[in-house]
Amino acid sequence: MSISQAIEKVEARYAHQPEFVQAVKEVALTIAPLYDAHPEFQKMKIFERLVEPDRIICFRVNWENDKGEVQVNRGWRVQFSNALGPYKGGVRFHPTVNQSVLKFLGFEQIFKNALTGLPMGGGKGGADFDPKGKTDSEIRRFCYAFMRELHHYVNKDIDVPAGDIGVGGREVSYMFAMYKNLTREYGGVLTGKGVGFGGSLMRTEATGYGAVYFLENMLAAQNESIEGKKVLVSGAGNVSLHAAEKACMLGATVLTVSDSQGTLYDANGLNQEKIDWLKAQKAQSKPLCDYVDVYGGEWFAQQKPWHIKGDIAIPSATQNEVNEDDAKHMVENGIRYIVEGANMPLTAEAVDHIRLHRVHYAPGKAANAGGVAVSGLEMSQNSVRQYKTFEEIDERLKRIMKNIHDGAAEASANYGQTDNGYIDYMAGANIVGFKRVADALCAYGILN
Ligand SMILES: NC(=O)C1=CN([C@@H]2O[C@H](COP(=O)(O)OP(=O)(O)OC[C@H]3O[C@@H](n4cnc5c(N)ncnc54)[C@H](OP(=O)(O)O)[C@@H]3O)[C@@H](O)[C@H]2O)C=CC1
Ligand SMILES: O=C(O)CCC(=O)C(=O)O
Repeated sequence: MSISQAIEKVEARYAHQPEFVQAVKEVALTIAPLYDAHPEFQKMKIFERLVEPDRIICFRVNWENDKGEVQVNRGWRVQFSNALGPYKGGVRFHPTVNQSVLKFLGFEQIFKNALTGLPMGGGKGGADFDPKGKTDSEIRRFCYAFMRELHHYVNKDIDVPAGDIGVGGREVSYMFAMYKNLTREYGGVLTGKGVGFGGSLMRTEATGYGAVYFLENMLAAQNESIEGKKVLVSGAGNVSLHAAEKACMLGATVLTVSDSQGTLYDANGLNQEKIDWLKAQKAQSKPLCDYVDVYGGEWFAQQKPWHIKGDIAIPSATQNEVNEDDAKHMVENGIRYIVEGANMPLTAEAVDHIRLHRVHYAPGKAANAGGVAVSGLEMSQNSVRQYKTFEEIDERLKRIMKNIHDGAAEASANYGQTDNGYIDYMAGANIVGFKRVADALCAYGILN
């Protein structure tokens, strides 16, 4: 079956899972030249195999709120592919979580993890639980209940979850405590644990910092530097605030952050004090717009950052947050680099538009791979029970992001996708990630 026939099959079978179909099509359309050059992939039906997860575990989560009322949520773990290592990927708690969203995230994670060069397969999990407005005791009871079910299916050598939207250090600690309690195993079953009980230094910063390291490599490839560039960031969570932090450290002017309520614009740019204030504000679930009373700037209620002029955009909130109109605004406003901190933040139409206008574009599976890469380093530190310094991890992260950049650029050139200095990172990253997984699957025969 050719790639185009395989896409048609996925579209027909999963028409009710639009995010998953979108992610599959993006990979499929860019790996066609690789597939044509490797008839063994077609013979072994590698693509058709990779679009079906190894398994999807779905379970009920019963928990009690502070009033003693029984609550019922749905949880999932999508174990997509363990061709390259234990299933690995985050857990998302958000009311919009469903199978389509988790399948798209798990599918992306296979190739992202392959790009890191570390031994990790791809998976993703989550629940349709809304952490907003919940007390700490409610969050704790939910995390315990979630892991009470999930612990049957995860283990340091089988499947290693971590955080994602709505799941940070606090939630990982509660889940780890329940896992440890039920299994009596103290190991690396989750990453993003607290430093001091198995966590790696720099895991918290890694995704945002890694995205900016990737950006530095993109700029260097065009003989440019980040210093003095105007940067628009969306989101105000783990990825966004650390991307903003690293960009500021390297001399960029970060003009915006945002959340589901609107966009904060500071024409003077953020600095470390302002970022620390934002981190504290978000940690207490307080509104972003309070910033204006403390530091000035403007609050655009219910608006995204993309109407503002800048050089670089780092969308770091959620999937499909940048639609075609937003992409048009970005191009009109002078954005020349887009680095995806979030997973699939651009719609397919937005991607087409910015590529048409030759905006340098780093897809999430390459640009935000720093988080899972440091998770991989956490797994190896847990295995040898020895911990590295912040500087050692930072150095390793920089090297991994450079390798991902250079590998994607090389594949883009080798498969004829580079033209007059414009590097097709989307095609390059998909080709490198897919080939690593496909080679392993061919070697295994028809298992997996
Ligand atoms: N954490 C990690 O290490 C990694 C995360 N990612 C990806 O990065 C993105 C952000 O994750 P992370 O920072 O961890 O999550 P957080 O929960 O820490 O932050 C998410 C941020 O995005 C905003 N947001 C979420 N949904 C929407 C929406 N529908 N519209 C507008 N804003 C929204 C949130 O606003 P509000 O608070 O108002 O909801 C919040 O500011 C996700 O796509 C995730 O998959 C990718 C690689 C690794
Ligand atoms: O660190 C991990 O395992 C999870 C990271 C993640 O969920 C992602 O890369 O999207």
